[in-house]
Amino acid sequence: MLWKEAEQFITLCYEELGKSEEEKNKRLQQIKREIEQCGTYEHTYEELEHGARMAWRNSNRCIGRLFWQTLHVFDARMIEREEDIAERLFYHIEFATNGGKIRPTITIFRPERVRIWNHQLIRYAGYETEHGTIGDSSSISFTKACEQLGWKGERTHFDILPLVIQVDGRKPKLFPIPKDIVLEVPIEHPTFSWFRDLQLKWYAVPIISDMCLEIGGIRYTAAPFNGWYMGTEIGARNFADDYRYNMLPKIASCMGLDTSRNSTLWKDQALIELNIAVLYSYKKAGVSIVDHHTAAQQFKRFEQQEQEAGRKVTGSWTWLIPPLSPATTHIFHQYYDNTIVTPNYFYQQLPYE
Ligand code: HEM
Ligand SMILES: N/C(=N/c1cccc(CO[C@@H]2CCNC2)c1)c1cccs1
Repeated sequence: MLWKEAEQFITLCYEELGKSEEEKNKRLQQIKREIEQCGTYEHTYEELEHGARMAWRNSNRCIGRLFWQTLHVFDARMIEREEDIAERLFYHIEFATNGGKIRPTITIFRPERVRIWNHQLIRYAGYETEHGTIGDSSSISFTKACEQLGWKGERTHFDILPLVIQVDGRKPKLFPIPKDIVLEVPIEHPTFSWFRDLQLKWYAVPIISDMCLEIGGIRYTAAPFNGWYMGTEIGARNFADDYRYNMLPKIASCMGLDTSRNSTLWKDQALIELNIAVLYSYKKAGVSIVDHHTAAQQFKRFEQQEQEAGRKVTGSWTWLIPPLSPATTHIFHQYYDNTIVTPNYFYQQLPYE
């Protein structure tokens, strides 16, 4: 089984990298021997780099795939200790942040033996209290796991969670993230001066750290990757969902809207101004972000580019359409084949709960 997946990956990867038949066959013989002797095989850096980029290209739910060939790939497979893994993750945060000019980056640790318990390297804690939720409700269960491991949050709405790193199934180790490497953006509105009084902020760089990168049958269970945000993720979901930061009623009342009935569309008006504020604030702070219209246009270019490359595009319509004004994008009006192709990024079993 592993040989079949390796053969399929190497064949496609070497073709895309413009390598000769003999080079490919030589490499396949080498891998065949390695699998016979050790039961597994090791990727070259080039195979790892191109495999991680192919996996982004194959991510059906991702609207940002136009830039798949620009992914920065760091090879951290030689790193063994939790302390050294934490150092690499701090470096990833700094390199990717780049003062706000975000660089799409992935750091790949050794296959199978490392788990990062965080969903994203930088994320806010969530606490359930009898008076309601403090912080990000999506983080409640992971925050509990951190507290069971000895972490204590300050219980503000924006506590940055520690890194939780587990090697070879041992007790995981906690590493608070140095505040000076975490870039955050205060949210204000171009014309509503009261907006800053809501005291909203969000972190600059989304770094997904709980997915498994699968390349040619090898599973990289710790391979955190980042891009930049699309504004709606923050403005139409994180701040807007009534089970997240639930800001729409407050914004609507500050705007003086009639919230007594749905048909005044007060929620929609508040939503638009919140999304305008997010885009305005990231731009003002010099932090990379993309609006959903531009992102959809870039995705259209990706579809054309793949067509020209002779590859079929696969996609998940329900995830690709933005949560705000979806029908204003071409994506809404088109069919997408949701076939799963590898290399790719996959969910994996939660190591806690
Ligand atoms: C460069 C800017 C990027 C933008 C603007 C972008 C945008 C997005 C958005 C909006 C989603 C949906 C997220 C949600 O609804 O919660 C998504 C999903 C996804 N993206 Fe991208 N992305 C970018 C880069 C990347 C990179 C660098 C990778 C990996 C190397 C990646 C892999 C994925 C994957 C695997 C998903 C699906 C996640 C899941 O199933 O939960 N994206 N992307
Ligand atoms: N802009 C982004 N957005 C996301 C990409 C992938 C996943 C997520 C978060 O997904 C959560 C799980 C399902 N919805 C929220 C957000 C990126 C993160 C890392 C690279 S690009």
